[in-house]
Amino acid sequence: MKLGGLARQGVACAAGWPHAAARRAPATAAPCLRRALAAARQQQRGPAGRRAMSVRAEAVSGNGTTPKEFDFDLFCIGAGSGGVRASRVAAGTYGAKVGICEMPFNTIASDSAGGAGGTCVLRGCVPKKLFVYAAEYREFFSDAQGFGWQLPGQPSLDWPSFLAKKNAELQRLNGVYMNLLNNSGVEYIEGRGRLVDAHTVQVGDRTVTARNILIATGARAFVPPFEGAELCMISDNALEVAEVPKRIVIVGGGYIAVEFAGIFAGLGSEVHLVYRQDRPLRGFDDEVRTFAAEQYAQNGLHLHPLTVPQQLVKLPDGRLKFTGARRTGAQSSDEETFELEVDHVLAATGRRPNVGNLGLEEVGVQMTKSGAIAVDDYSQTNVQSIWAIGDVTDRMALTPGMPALPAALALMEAMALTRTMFGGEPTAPDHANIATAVFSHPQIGTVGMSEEQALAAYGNIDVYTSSFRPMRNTISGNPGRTFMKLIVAADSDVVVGCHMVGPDSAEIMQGMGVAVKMGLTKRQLDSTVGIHPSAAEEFVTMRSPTRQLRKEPATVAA
Ligand SMILES: Cc1cc2nc3c(=O)[nH]c(=O)nc-3n(C[C@H](O)[C@H](O)[C@H](O)COP(=O)(O)OP(=O)(O)OC[C@H]3O[C@@H](n4cnc5c(N)ncnc54)[C@H](O)[C@@H]3O)c2cc1C
Ligand SMILES: NC(=O)c1ccc[n+]([C@@H]2O[C@H](COP(=O)([O-])OP(=O)(O)OC[C@H]3O[C@@H](n4cnc5c(N)ncnc54)[C@H](O)[C@@H]3O)[C@@H](O)[C@H]2O)c1
Repeated sequence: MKLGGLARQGVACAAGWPHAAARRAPATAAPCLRRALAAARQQQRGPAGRRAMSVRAEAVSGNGTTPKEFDFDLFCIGAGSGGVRASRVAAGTYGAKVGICEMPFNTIASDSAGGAGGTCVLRGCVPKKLFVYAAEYREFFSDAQGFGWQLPGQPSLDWPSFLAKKNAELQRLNGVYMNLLNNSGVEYIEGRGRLVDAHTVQVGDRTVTARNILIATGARAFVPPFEGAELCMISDNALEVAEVPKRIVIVGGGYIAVEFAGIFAGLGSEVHLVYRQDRPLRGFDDEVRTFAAEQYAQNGLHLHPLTVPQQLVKLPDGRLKFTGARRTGAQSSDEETFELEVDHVLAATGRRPNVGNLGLEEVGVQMTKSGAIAVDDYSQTNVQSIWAIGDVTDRMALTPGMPALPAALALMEAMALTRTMFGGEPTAPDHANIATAVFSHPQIGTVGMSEEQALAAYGNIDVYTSSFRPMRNTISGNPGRTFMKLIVAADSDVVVGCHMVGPDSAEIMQGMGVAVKMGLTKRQLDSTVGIHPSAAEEFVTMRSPTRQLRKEPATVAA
């Protein structure tokens, strides 16, 4: 009676409410009031919004052939970035009854081990960044001497102590994630989840039913087949390696490869980076790739472009003999081989969605050609009650040449999903202009298009570039340089690409990402006063284009 009254009141009020106020209200509201508010918001949106809502609502309320009573409104398989965010927002913000399952904690992922927090927290972004910090000290110690610091002896690294602290931090974060779920009222069930039917999940000996099921099982490292490939380690192992390798081969030219190359070089290893392309980081701006590769080489990395692994053999002393095949011409026979004896070979050759033994086929969930779960713009699969987000959907792979921050993507997709499912607002995740960083040495920050993409999309572009030695590197004697680049759509003056290679690129690019997302123009950049002295100020002081590229005539060099 009281709730009904509230709901009626809610409809009456919400119809006239500003949209943002209506969106805030449901956090603590009773379900019927939330539904009434959602309906009112649909009225505000008009016919198109109402149509989208009715499609989503079917999944939320069941299709009539399934039981009306479920154990949960939402049950999530996988407690990584996407699963944890979706679960706790669904429960905490929207008041839904939510359960989640995850395998027992381990820093190395397997079919039976995982842990709340998932890849990013336990074997990805977080431990990787701690390794990056540890590795950076080598350069700091060296630079310090240029500023007059006398070091009493050669600094040395207590590796076991660092590993122990890193693992203690991961345990702490695992606990934080468990608390986040608990405090939001999400029921945590330890164990591997498997679909039984469109509304049922089996976790160990427990069977649960849910109106909606979210698959957020992430991805696992992929090692390409070649002789001895099973001797490679993957990034999970690299973050647990008992001793810093004296010599290491890293196969791959993507994020993980260049990041670990910088890490091990900083820790003192001789690093050989083996990749198929002429430059690392395919999909990034070509000039950025060239500049980064030059800096990597200057920092002591041994670069092996146009090379694939051919064979890996274990030597009697426990080390490995790596054979690589380097392409020397256009014919398949045009190749030369070389051998390296190393302590480890790290395969950083991409990741594949975790879809095995999930019951997807039996339930009829459609997959993409690349083996990911196929979803629509709203993260819904072809089975109405089953949804999927994060790495298991591999959605960024569908945006050619678009480097992206996957952990942030999983989080964004989770937010959009809960709004669609429980907020009454069908919301597609917005994959445009996502800022990303590569924590290699030096760092790379980027948002928007590469020069190549912008030229294809806009035809007329102005390109501004700057390369300089950061002030810190002047009297330290560090030869490292910084590169900055802006790409402007000439007809609209909108900044469509922004790139940086050099110290602090990730931090600087976060701010630029906000501006680019908001439609930043070059004129607005020019009217911004720089912070002096800083590297970031270069973005607001680049006045003359390095080149202006026009459809007709094709290219005008400045
Ligand atoms: C070395 C490395 C470094 C990275 N660095 C960065 C970075 O700096 N920035 C960034 O943005 N991204 C980074 N990433 C990527 C980022 O970690 C992932 O994109 C992100 O974790 C994806 O989140 P997710 O929720 O989709 O999957 P995950 O975080 O992988 O979570 C999936 C969870 O599901 C569990 N699971 C799987 N199957 C089942 C099952 N059947 N039942 C129950 N549970 C199951 C797994 O144990 C896991 O915990 C990095 C990745 C790696 C490997
Ligand atoms: N800073 C970050 O945001 C960050 C850091 C690490 C990882 N990640 C994410 O994790 C995911 C996985 O990273 P990754 O570096 O493993 O993947 P990636 O797709 O970025 O790179 C894979 C590399 O392996 C190479 N490769 C693939 N198959 C090969 C084969 N058969 N032989 C030789 N080389 C081969 C590719 O050419 C490519 O260079 C990425 O999608 C990335 O977005 C992000």
